[in-house]
Amino acid sequence: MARFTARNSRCPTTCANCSPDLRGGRCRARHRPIPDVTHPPSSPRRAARPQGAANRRPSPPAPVVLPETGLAYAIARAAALIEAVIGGANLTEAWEGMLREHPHWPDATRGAVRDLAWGTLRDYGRAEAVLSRLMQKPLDEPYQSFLRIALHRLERCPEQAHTIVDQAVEAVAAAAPGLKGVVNGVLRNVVRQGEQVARWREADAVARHRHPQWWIDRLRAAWPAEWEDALAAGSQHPPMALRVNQRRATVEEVIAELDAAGIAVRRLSNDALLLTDPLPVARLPGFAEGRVSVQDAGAQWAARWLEACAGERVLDACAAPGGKAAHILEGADAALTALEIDPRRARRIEGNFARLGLHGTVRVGDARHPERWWDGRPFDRILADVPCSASGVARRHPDIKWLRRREDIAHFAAQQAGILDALWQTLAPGGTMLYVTCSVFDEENRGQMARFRERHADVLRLPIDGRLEQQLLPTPEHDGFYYALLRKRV
Ligand SMILES: C[S@@+](CC[C@H](N)C(=O)[O-])C[C@H]1O[C@@H](n2cnc3c(N)ncnc32)[C@H](O)[C@@H]1O
Repeated sequence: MARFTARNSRCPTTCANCSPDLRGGRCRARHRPIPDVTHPPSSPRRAARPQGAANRRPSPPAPVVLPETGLAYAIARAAALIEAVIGGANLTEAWEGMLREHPHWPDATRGAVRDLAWGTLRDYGRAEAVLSRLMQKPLDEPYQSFLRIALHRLERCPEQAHTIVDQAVEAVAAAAPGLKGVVNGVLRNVVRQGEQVARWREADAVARHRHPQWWIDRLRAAWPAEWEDALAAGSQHPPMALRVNQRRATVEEVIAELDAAGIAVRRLSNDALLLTDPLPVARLPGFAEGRVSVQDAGAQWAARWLEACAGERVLDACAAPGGKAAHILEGADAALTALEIDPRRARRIEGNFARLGLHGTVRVGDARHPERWWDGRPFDRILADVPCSASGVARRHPDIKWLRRREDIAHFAAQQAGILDALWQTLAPGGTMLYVTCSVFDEENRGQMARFRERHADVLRLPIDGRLEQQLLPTPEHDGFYYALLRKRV
């Protein structure tokens, strides 16, 4: 497995592949800028040699430009994203930076680059199990990622093997012609040795389960019966679910509207609507009008289990982008404060409230320091949807599997404990707090709650749907979440 560097480090170079967001820090990846191979469709495939060039020392080969709509181009751009992740960047931020640099990209190019980058990162360990046997030494980045992407694609679409190999070779030829032969050789070997390749993958636990070994070990220890299904579900393309804004429509009305638009959904027990096939938000009837929102079905338990009522003072302490806060307000005329530490993310809460026609107070502040934002009037209910390893949503953010280290979990747990202790002071006696993570690790969940009870004598655990706590592991229907409900003794 490739070694990855510090979390959130930023790439210092100003090469064409780095979004502005990725500049300015220390990149410990072996960085080899690849040229931006964009060109207008009418331009020649190779830049013309300048006049009189024959009399001078030969200059390095001019970069081959690739058509933006081709697979080779998508492979090169996806490899640049993976290189950024390997350097410690957040995939979503790297992607947003890339989109800002390429505002003209057609939907097909966006879709292809995104699918290749996300899919390859979701397939954690699959490429390494094969490449480590076929190559004595990995290529420098991003070229090793050209191979990872090609292997991912070959596994998913074996019938397109010829095109995939051809396009991967074309992509590397455009950026590093000297590597064309090795890329071609490795990929042809993979195609030729299909059955052997499958055996290598099967023999390697990391490749088989598509997660780092420490992650597999933790999950297996905590969930001996469920861990394999959870890892398998957590490696798939994520499901897409809708939440109905009950102030603007009923669930039945929305189902009928979707049906009329040819969009099939299944109604789950908490009224989340699971789409049979995910689709772009812009194609959702009722989205712009605030009748529906996109929210994972597992996240739609939060408002139900918090049970906020009209007139109550409610705090959503870690609120952006505001999905759960909006759900609470859709169901009750509560006096809700949505607190968020990141001002940029706080603006997204405001945008969501505006689209949905909801009224809440959005505040920028640190939940660990109530003295800076709290007016001293206790809250009746608190939603503590704390920052966490996000191990329950890794299929949506597959960079997590590459960037997280086993040691990070203790760091998150300490941060969560600080937030919980601070928030507890702001809860009214008799009030309830719903603790939520999108983690599957005990240290952030069950263990966190056990330690919290040890520190606070006035904590009473309340059952949720008949259980002491609810640990949702990833399934084809929903992401992984943890819920615990606490009451402050009077
Ligand atoms: C899991 S997300 C919340 C998701 C949100 N509840 C929703 O359903 O849309 C956690 C959020 O907490 C914010 N955050 C992290 N540390 C914080 C702190 N100390 N105080 C307040 N917000 C914090 C993060 O910026 C992030 O937006």
